[in-house]
Parts: sequence; structure tokens; C-alpha cells
Amino acid sequence: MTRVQMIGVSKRYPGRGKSASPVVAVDDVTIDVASGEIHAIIGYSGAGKSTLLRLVNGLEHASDGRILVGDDEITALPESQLRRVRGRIGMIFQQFNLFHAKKVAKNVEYPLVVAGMPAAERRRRVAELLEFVGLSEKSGAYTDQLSGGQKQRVGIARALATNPGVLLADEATSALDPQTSREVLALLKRVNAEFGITIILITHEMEVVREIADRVTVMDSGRAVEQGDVFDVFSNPQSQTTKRFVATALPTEPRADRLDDLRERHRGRLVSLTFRDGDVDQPVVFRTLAERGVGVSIVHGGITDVGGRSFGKLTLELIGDDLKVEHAIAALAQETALEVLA
Ligand SMILES: Nc1ncnc2c1ncn2[C@@H]1O[C@H](COP(=O)(O)OP(=O)(O)OP(=O)(O)O)[C@@H](O)[C@H]1O
Repeated sequence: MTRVQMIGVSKRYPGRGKSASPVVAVDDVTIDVASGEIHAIIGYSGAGKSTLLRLVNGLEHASDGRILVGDDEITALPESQLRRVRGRIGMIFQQFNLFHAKKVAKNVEYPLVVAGMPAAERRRRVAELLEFVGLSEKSGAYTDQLSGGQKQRVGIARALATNPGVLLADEATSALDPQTSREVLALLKRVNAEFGITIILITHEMEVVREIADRVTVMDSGRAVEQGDVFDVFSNPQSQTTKRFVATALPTEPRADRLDDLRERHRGRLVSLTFRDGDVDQPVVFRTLAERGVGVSIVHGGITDVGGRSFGKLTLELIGDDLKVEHAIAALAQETALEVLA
């Protein structure tokens, strides 16, 4: 069980050319990842995610701030001791980073050889790991005979070999098709649930966060712009970056061009309603409309699952007498976040 704390962490790289100012890749980031948590760091390309991950495993040194992995302060340890700590931090990669010239079992065994584990014990551990990831029968295969999903399973088995307390995942499913990606994420969930391993994953995909994470940090230009429980952050996004991510995977209000199109086809009043798990009772909404003699059709949006709770936006066309529609809108506004789409 390992907590990971990043406290006011910054990383600056020297700028190119004589008078160039430094590149601030990570800018005063504070993230407290609880022991046993799955924490996603989401951001667009260049946001500073990979740099932050390299600081956590001590591959690079922070310019400012402190990083603690369990009781070890990464930012204060000399290289000789970092090696010991890295043994407790597993890592998986987008491109899997396997040894192609070695068989599956040898790939998984590698960190155990480095750690000096005796051969008989190594064989037992490798068999156990391959069974856990469902690849026992591929033990003697070369890794280039495997599919992408199988390669990432080997990567996970190798990362778990030395019983790490933390697993860092760098775009671990970005090279995989959606179905395989879901299977690998399900495996990571098992890793977390069965061994209590803390997982920090970086991604540019909302689906990954939605599928697996407990908490999320949204990064933009090196800064952590939003942070919290996945449902809270994505059901009520504050920053432009978070809003853009939400729009890629969750139901939203129609975009302006789509709205024009909807208007052409629907002559009633268009309203957008937000449904947050526990906040609004859908039957109450539809009963309110029926009681006031207002007809309704759903013209856009949907309800989906975010961090295990339901969230959605529905755009409704309200049909009926103007006054009745006005009264219904006033009544609905008491029940839920409602926006009249002018
Ligand atoms: N070694 C380096 N030297 C100089 N600048 C760097 C170095 N590594 C990263 N950067 C810069 O730091 C910023 C953050 O890069 P980083 O790779 O951490 O972002 P990212 O969010 O992981 O994006 P991507 O998913 O594209 O890798 C970028 O502007 C990048 O050009």
C-alpha cells in the first residue's frame, strides 16, 4: 500500500538557442494520490504528463518541489538509492517496451534477474504472473508473435514481477483498439483490487478515465488545472480543457451548428436539462411536464456512466400552449439545472 505525493513540483528544461527562455514542462503541480487509488492524469499532447511521470520514478530530477513514494522522498535520494526505490515502482508503456529477441517468460523474468532472485524462485514467480495475466500458454512464444493486447499483458506481468506498491501507466492503452483497450483496463482494475497497488495513469483519452479512475487531475500547459473525484470533475467541469474532454465522451448540449439544425426540425421550445446521479429524478421531470399538459420529445443527448454514477444532458423539445410551456419551464427549473436554448 503506497501513497504518492507530488508537492509543488516543477520541471524546467533549458530553452534552445542562447537567449531562449526555459521550457516549463511541469509547473507547480500538487497531487496527492492515496494508497490503493487509481489516479488518472489527463491532458492534451505537451501538457507535461510524461515529464511528471518521469519525475515520479526518478528518471529525471524535479527543478522544484517534493515527490514522495511511500516513505521515500524521491526528490531527496541519491542515484544509488533511487535504484532500490524504482524496484517498488512498476511501469508500463504505450509501445510496451518488451525485448523482442527474448521469449515471453524471459521478458517477465528480467526484473527478477536484476533483483538477484534465485532461479527456482524466479520460475515459480514467472508462472504465477503469466497465469494472473492469462498468458500461461504463451510462455515460450516470442513477443513479436503476440497481439498488442497480449504484449501489454506481458508488460503488466513484468511490471508486477517485483511486487511494486505503485504502477505507472504511460498511455498504456493508446495503441490498442477499443475492445482490447477495455480488456487491458479491466486487468489493471484487477491488479488494483487484488494487490492493492496504487495506479497512476496518464492518458489523453476520456474513455480511459471514465472506465477505470477513482480520481483525476486535468493538466494543461504544465499546470494541474482541475482535480478531484472523476464524477465531480466531469459532471461539473470548470476549465476550458476539462470542458473539451467532457465534450469528447459525455453527452452535452448540442453544438451551435447542430442546434440550428435541430431548430429547423423542431418548432417547440428547446431546453437542456442536466442529470447528475442522485440530484434529479427523471420520472419527476416527465411527470411535471405531463401534469402541465406539455408534450415532450428528446432531441439530443443521453445518460451515461461516469466513475460508476449516472450523468447526462438531455435536450428536450417542449410542445404546447406558450403559457403552459412557460409554467412547465419554471417548475422544471426548481427540480434541475435547466437551460433554455435561445
Ligand atoms: N527533454 C526535454 N527537453 C526540452 N523540452 C522538453 C523535454 N521533455 C519535454 N519537453 C517539453 O515539455 C512539455 C511537456 O512535454 P510532455 O512530453 O511531458 O507532455 P505530455 O503531456 O506527456 O505530451 P505527449 O503525450 O505528447 O508526450 C512539452 O512542451 C515538451 O516539448
